[in-house]
Amino acid sequence: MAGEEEKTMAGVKALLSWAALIGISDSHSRNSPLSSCLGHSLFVSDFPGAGGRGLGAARELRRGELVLRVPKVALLTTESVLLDPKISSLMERHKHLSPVQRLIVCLLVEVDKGRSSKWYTYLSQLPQDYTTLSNFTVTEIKSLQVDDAIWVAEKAAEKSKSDWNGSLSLLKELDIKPQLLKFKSWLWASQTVSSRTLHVPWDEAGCLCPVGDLFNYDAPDDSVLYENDEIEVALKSCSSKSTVEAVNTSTESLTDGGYEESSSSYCLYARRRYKQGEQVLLSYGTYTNLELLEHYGFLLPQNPNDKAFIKLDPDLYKITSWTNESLYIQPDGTPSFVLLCALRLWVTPISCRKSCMQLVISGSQISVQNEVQVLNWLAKRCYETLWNLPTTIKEDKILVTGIDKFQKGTAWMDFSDFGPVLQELKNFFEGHNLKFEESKNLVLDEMPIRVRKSLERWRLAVEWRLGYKDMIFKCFCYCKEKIDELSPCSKS
Ligand SMILES: C[S@@+](CC[C@H](N)C(=O)[O-])C[C@H]1O[C@@H](n2cnc3c(N)ncnc32)[C@H](O)[C@@H]1O
Repeated sequence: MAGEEEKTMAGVKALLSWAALIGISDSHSRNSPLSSCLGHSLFVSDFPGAGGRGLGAARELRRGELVLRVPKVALLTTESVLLDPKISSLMERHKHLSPVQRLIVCLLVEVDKGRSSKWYTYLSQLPQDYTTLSNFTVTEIKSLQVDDAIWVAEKAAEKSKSDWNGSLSLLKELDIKPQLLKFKSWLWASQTVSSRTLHVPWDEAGCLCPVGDLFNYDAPDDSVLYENDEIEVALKSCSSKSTVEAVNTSTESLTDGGYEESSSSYCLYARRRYKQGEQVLLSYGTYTNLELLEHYGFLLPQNPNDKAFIKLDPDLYKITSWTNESLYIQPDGTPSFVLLCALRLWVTPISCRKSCMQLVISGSQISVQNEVQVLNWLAKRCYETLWNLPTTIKEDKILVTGIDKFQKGTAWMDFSDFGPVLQELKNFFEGHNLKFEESKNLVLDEMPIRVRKSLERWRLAVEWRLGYKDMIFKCFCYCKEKIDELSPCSKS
């Protein structure tokens, strides 16, 4: 393991030296030492439990401060790979491919070049595998338990397969190594693109941004706008016009950077104040945990943007023009504004709905009776949802703790604790041709690598369903509490 760590560190060092040579810098002054592109504002480190390898603040950083600049020549984009006329002319014949398929093909072309690729050092530092939903096996997908989530995972897997099928003839014409024609290689490249690209204005597939893609994720949070950290100070201290513009833009849209024509580079800014040593995070966008799992292969334990969807009556979808995506339960268990409005209208007799519409849209309660009806219906639906799922919150918690123990290499485990989820655990090991009775003696390092990886994906599936159930249970409690408040006895 120590050898592996040393190898990783050496790889990072090589990446940072290469990055310095190509002009990537975390310093405002252009004459930074060439041995590394970092050190002035950022440093690379491991942040266990918060994304792993990431970037830390090398000094105190102010909100809005430019922390990294990546020149256009360093960006791996479809445009930059197509500077090669041979690849460009072949690609021309496959116009039907989507921008993302084209970028995936370009990435595979660069991998195929090996050391002769301009991005060889960068490509060597990319993760070797991913835990995004497309990588989940049928059994791992089933562990999500919730129909909607299973559907999303199956769709993601199908999409990867069909994108690969659609690109195969171009890949063959490009005459790349047979190994890179395989679906496994496609899946790796597509998940690299899914989890690491940054937005550029000229290509909807985005760009691979060396070093810029080492920032781990934090959910966008409105409160950073009101931090006691005057933007003006940052603005005054930023000399270049582009920096000032970017700070303004980031203030409005809550993005942390972007491609700037004025300096022909990708510029990344601190989205809040950071103390020295703290991990500097980037907001890739607003995602639910299922979306994070689908596109990035991880979950945020406290995700303010998470949503839980429950089955609603088909009539409810018809009575308003609100989209299905707006009808959800929030992380604290409260129904979304739109879900509450829709339910208030839905339980209202059809003949009265029109006259109540204005009241409903303004967010007001129609009547106590209507409100209690809504809350009763919602509580019942939450209860049924939880009841119909194969395992309970308590069982899932036991399972997550058990998987954690396996992952940490705990040699001994008391399986009597597992109760009903013991069967799921058994199925997991037997599905990997490991005798379950032996599993108590299995230490993670000794498990075949494919089992270790599957364990990681399975844990994510169980953790996701646990988060889902937690939101539904909180909603049930919220409804019961509100009903109590509204009932006549509680008022006396
Ligand atoms: C753009 S990369 C960030 C750098 C990455 N950690 C690396 O070592 O290359 C995005 C990936 O980092 C991981 N990641 C980012 N933010 C995370 C977070 N808050 N928690 C867990 N994993 C995270 C996920 O694997 C994600 O797909």
